Amino acid sequence: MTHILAIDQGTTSSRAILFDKAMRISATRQKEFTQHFPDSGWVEHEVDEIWASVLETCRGVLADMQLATSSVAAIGITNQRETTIIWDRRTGEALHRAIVWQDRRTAAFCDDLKAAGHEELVTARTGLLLDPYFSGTKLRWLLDNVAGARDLAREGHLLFGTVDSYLIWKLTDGRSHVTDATNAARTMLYNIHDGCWDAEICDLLDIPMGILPQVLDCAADFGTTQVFGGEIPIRGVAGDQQAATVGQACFQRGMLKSTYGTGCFALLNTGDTAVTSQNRLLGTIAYQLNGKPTYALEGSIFIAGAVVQWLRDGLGIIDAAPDTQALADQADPTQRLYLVPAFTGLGAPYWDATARGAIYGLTRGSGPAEFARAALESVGYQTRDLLEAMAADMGGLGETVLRVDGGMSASDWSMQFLADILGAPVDRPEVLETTALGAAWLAGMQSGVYPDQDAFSKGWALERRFEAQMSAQEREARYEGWSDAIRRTLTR
Ligand SMILES: Nc1ncnc2c1ncn2[C@@H]1O[C@H](COP(=O)(O)OP(=O)(O)O)[C@@H](O)[C@H]1O
Ligand SMILES: O=P(O)(O)OC[C@H](O)CO
Repeated sequence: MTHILAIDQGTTSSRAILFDKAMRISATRQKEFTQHFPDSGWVEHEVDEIWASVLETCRGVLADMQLATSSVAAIGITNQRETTIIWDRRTGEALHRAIVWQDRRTAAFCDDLKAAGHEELVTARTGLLLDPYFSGTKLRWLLDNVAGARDLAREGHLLFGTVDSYLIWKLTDGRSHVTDATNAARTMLYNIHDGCWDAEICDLLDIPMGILPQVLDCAADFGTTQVFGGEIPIRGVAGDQQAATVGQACFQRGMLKSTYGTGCFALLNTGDTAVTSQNRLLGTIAYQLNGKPTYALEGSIFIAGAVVQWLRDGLGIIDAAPDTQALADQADPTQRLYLVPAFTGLGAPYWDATARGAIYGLTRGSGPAEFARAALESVGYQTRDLLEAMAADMGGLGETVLRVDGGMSASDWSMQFLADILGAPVDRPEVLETTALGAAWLAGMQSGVYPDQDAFSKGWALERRFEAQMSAQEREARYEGWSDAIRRTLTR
């Protein structure tokens, strides 16, 4: 038993990562899959394509290392969250494409529910806002719009799951219909205080509770797969942002991580307390071990690294993401451009779906360098918005250190600006694959091949700390300019 296999099923690609006994990466495979946009604001994935990409990447890493299944102690799964699948338990066939977390098709339904005064109940029970982002209203849409779905549910043949749940069903050949508490916490159907599906919310959304999976801890016995030849148990599951929180070893109350991929997701460990945000953050479960949930406050930003992709693909002013650094360095220091990347609306803490991107402060001398700098800075400013909201909810954050990961955390320029605008240290770990590491550790720890929580925390290794260098006066003046840009961009 020398390895742990982590499956990271993300929004645009699936990855399989093999970790060795010392928790080092020994092989990685990645496979992108098709994004379907059948209507404005709709995003879907072909479920078979997700499954095929997972199989292919897992088989690939096992072949790369010439590993027999008997050498793999366990599988850990981490996944894009909220994405919603229904399938027929007799065949394992999905009845519709997966409705992806980004999909806004249920916005009007959510507005109706809010107008009818239901948001308070939803937030009190689930920690979430009444928003199309989460699975609940997507599942309702599927039940109402897929021919025969409700009949199948009545007959006991229909099952619902987030991506983890569907993958486990397929991996175990229909023997396990389960999920973990972190994924359940993103459905808007799960009571995070009582640790159970919420009958009143299911009733409100007309969702038959018989189709919901059993909810387990993040480290548990999720079933055993035989699809790779011999048997491999599945022992760890967590939604990707929660897995990154685990991979960053943010196990103490007050610890904070932020993952910079396409978007940015910041999670603050709030310990035993499920904080109900007064500032439009999300209350959620960071992880659940031994039946005990540890809670988090989460801020979700839709556009982080994606703004760099826009510089490359939309404006064509860079060839590759790392080019932003040299370009931003050439920017005229006397110009103060603010780029609000509300390309698909604004996420936390504004939740303004109709806002669109804007740039302020243009002069005759503004060019690619100033755009690049404003784009990188926008990620820092948005993070500060989240931390301001977290501080307001928690009555201050104390001596905060932000642990960062994700593709964009490779940008020294962005991480330095982040430290400057937060006025707090930013720590980048040696292992940037924190999401997969988190899933692997959960599975490995549960199987007894990886160390316990304390030892794992001690093993967290810093690659570089970015210290704030900007004066407090400049920091606040710049942030005030950003807040003004936001005020002018909001539509409500
Ligand atoms: N050196 C860099 N400077 C700035 N942005 C970067 C850099 N490297 C990667 N990125 C950004 O990071 C994102 C990719 O990160 P990744 O964690 O792979 O995202 P995801 O998992 O959401 O696909 C891209 O949006 C890219 O623009
Ligand atoms: O797949 P990612 O990395 O874009 O993450 C998606 C999040 O889990 C959505 O909530």
